[in-house]
Amino acid sequence: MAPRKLAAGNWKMNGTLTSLAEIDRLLADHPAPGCDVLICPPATLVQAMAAKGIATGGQDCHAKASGAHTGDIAAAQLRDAGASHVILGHSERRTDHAETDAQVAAKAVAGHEAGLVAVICVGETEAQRDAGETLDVISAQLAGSVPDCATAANTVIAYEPVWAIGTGRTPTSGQIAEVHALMRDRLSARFADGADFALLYGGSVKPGNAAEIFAIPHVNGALVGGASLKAADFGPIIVALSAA
Ligand SMILES: O=C(CO)COP(=O)(O)O
Repeated sequence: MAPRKLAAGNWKMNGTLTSLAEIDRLLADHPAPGCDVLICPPATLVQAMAAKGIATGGQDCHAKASGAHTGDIAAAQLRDAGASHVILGHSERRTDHAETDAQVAAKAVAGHEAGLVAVICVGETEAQRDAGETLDVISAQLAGSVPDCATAANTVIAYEPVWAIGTGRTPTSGQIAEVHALMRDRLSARFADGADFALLYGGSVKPGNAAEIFAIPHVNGALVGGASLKAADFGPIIVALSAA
C-alpha cells in the first residue's frame, strides 16, 4: 500500500453555518477529486460538515473517554457527530494549551480507540531552526507524540514548521524534503508499515505553491489553514495534489 494522498483543511476557530456554502461550492466544482479530501472545522460544525458527505475531522480531543472535563470533547463524541479524523498536537494547541508530546500521544490512543484517524502535527519553531535543531526536534516530537498503536491506516503525520503557519513564508523545497525524508526514516524504523503513513506538509500552502510542494519526495498531501476556508483557494490545491 502506497501512502494515500490527502488534502486536509484546518478551519481553526473560523466558520459558522453560513460558511458551509463553501463546501457546497467545493463539492460542486470537484465532484471526483483524485485524492482524499478532509475538512476539520470547529466542533460546532462537525455534524453539519459530515452531513455534507465530505470527510470531517475534529481539531482536538480529550485523552479520556468521558467525564468531568468542561469544555473538552471526547474522541467518541467527534465520531458520534460524524467525524472520521482528529487533528492532534497542532502547534497552536501546543502553544495555547501547553500540550506535551505525551499528552498528544495519549489523545491519539483515545482517537484510535474511538475509530478516528489521528492527524498528528510536529514542527520546529524559527529559533529551533536557526539553532540547527530542526531534525532533532522533529525526531523527538515523532518519538513522543506518535503512540505505539499507530499504523498507516489510523495515523497521518503533518509537518508544520511553526514559523510558516499563517505567515506566507514557506521552507525551501530542500528543507521540506529533508524533514519528510527524516520522518519517513523514523517511521519506517519503528513501524512495520512506516513506509505507508501519509506525510502532510502544512504552513502557508496556497494555490500558487501547492504543485511545487507536492512534487517533493515523501510529501503525500497538505494540511491547509487559511487557504482551506474558500473553495476558490482550496479547490486548486486539491487539483494540484490530484495531479501530483
Ligand atoms: O496551521 C496550519 C494548518 O494546520 C497552516 O495554516 P496556514 O495554511 O494558514 O499557514
